[in-house]
Amino acid sequence: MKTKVFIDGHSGTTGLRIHERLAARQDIELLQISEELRKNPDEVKKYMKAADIAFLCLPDAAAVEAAGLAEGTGVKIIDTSTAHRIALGWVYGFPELSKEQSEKIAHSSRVGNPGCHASGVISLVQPLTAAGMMPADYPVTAFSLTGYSGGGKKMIAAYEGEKTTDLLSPRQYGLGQTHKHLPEIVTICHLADKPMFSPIVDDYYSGMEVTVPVFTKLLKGAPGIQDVWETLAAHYDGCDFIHVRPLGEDKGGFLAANDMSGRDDMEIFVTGNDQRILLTSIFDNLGKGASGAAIENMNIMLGIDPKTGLNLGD
Ligand SMILES: NC(=O)C1=CN([C@@H]2O[C@H](COP(=O)(O)OP(=O)(O)OC[C@H]3O[C@@H](n4cnc5c(N)ncnc54)[C@H](OP(=O)(O)O)[C@@H]3O)[C@@H](O)[C@H]2O)C=CC1
Ligand SMILES: CC(=O)N[C@@H](CCC(=O)OP(=O)(O)O)C(=O)O
Repeated sequence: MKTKVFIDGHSGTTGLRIHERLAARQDIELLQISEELRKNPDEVKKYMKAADIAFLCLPDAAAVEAAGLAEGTGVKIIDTSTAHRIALGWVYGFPELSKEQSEKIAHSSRVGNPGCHASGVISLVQPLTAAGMMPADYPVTAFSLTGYSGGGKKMIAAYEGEKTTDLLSPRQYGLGQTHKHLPEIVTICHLADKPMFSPIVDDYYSGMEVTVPVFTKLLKGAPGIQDVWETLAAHYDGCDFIHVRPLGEDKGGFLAANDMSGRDDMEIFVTGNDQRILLTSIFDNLGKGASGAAIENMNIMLGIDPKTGLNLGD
């Protein structure tokens, strides 16, 4: 029997990518709500009841409302918004944190899909804090380049319409240090303090490059770059969606933020020297940063091979 899937917010950027990926699958039946009634609570509830699993691809407030409508229907939920990521009763949807996390996702009916920038920072920092190499009070800093699809339909329309000149240039934002991904980063990495975080949006559709600089003298035991690389490589050994590139690999000196655009996996680069290391993770904000991760979580929750239906490159 096919698994019935409802995508609440199917015509948004994240919803559309999930729809595209699942439409090609023989094991999935997509339940399609009508355009006119897609914001009608009674109609949404009907679809929640009919579905085995529902994706919420909505703004935060609408996601909270939709999760309320799902209560008591028996449907499993994956929320791609910020609303439930670290909420009580929800499991954080980053299975590569540990074997236990992947098992928690498999047995949960409520999964909060990670934020795109957060996925990058967490992929680099959590293995080091979990191994005891990076102390909880390490002053983490991160900068993150993103394509404009990260801002959803409104930002896509701005970049793809009659552009004002400021949109031709990379734009730094989150300047007040209150970006909405900071709480999940702190919680999941078990950090004592919020990182210093600089997101930068630029004039290309999709792709994300997140870099965390590391001073090795501030790590436990002052390890060298080889030790840091080995810790990350061991953490992700055998993972289908996160690949640690050979130590020092830098693609000829230029790491492009759109290198993984269209793909659902992530690559990690470790460059620098024994004193100062740059940890960089490259992926698609709509792939491992949103829709790809959501489908990875769905496959785990349904007991299907987690690689099914995703674009993992060659
Ligand atoms: N874009 C990205 O890279 C990422 C996005 N996310 C998160 O995913 C969620 C969706 O984002 P994204 O797809 O980018 O946003 P979009 O703005 O592209 O899409 C949101 C969609 O939700 C619809 N919508 C709004 N309110 C309701 C409602 N009450 N009922 C049904 N549909 C509704 C909108 O319709 P309408 O336009 O008609 O109002 C729109 O189609 C957000 O919470 C976002 O933060 C997470 C990770 C990455
Ligand atoms: C370019 C841009 O504006 N990007 C968004 C990130 C989108 C995202 O991942 O946000 P969620 O937490 O809702 O998942 C931002 O930085 O707020």
